[in-house]
Amino acid sequence: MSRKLMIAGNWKLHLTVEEAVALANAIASGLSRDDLDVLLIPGFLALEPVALSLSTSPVLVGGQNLFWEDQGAYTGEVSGPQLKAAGARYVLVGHSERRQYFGESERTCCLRLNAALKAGLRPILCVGETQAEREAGRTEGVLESQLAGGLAGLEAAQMASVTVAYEPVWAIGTGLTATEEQAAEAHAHIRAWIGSRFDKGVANSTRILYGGSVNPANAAGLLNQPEVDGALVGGASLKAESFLGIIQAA
Ligand SMILES: O=C(CO)COP(=O)(O)O
Repeated sequence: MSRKLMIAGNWKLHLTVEEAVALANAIASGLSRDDLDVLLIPGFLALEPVALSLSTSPVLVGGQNLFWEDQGAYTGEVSGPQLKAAGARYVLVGHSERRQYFGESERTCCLRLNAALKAGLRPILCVGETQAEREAGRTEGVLESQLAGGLAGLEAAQMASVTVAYEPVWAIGTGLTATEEQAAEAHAHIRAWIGSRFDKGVANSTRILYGGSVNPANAAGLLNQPEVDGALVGGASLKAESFLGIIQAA
């Protein structure tokens, strides 16, 4: 089954609203392909202005995180329905920076993923091992427990709305990209796990993105791997030229 490529830009904690709208417009106007999905993931404040500025463009918008309750006395949180109403179609869940700095656990990833589905958002579940876990030969075990935790209780039909992103922690923001072989191997393992947890059809139709120091020079090699269905880009998504370069290379 053919899976549509996705190139996503995670802007993390960067850009003012004005800068974010300008970058989104530059990306939308430079985009010359319609055979893949392009997703921009700005900070919360910029999400609605970016979505409004892209309303006549095929470029999609997503959130970086969400809380699992729809509303209530939860100061400082943002909910799925709020993101949906602001124009988001996708939302990241369990990015390694949230696991590392904000105490995200497999249980909270699962709560957030379910909240996203309930709100009609497409969650992108991020998984990936640290350098120490890779060196200890624990990569596959870590991926399996992050997948099992984040997808706990999910039914096969719900997986149609879920994207997985493999982001080795040691490759994020370090300039150290996984080799094409390392990416292919991890993606194949993730797909096989999804096949045994759900079924082969679900595994074959689930989009699995690679993230970690993707740039215009290494994108083609990574995206050429049959198991790699797109890229989740951090640093190189903050400039229209480099993000468009990755899209061109895909
Ligand atoms: O974390 C990432 C995307 O979510 C990857 O970031 P970099 O592309 O800056 O390594």
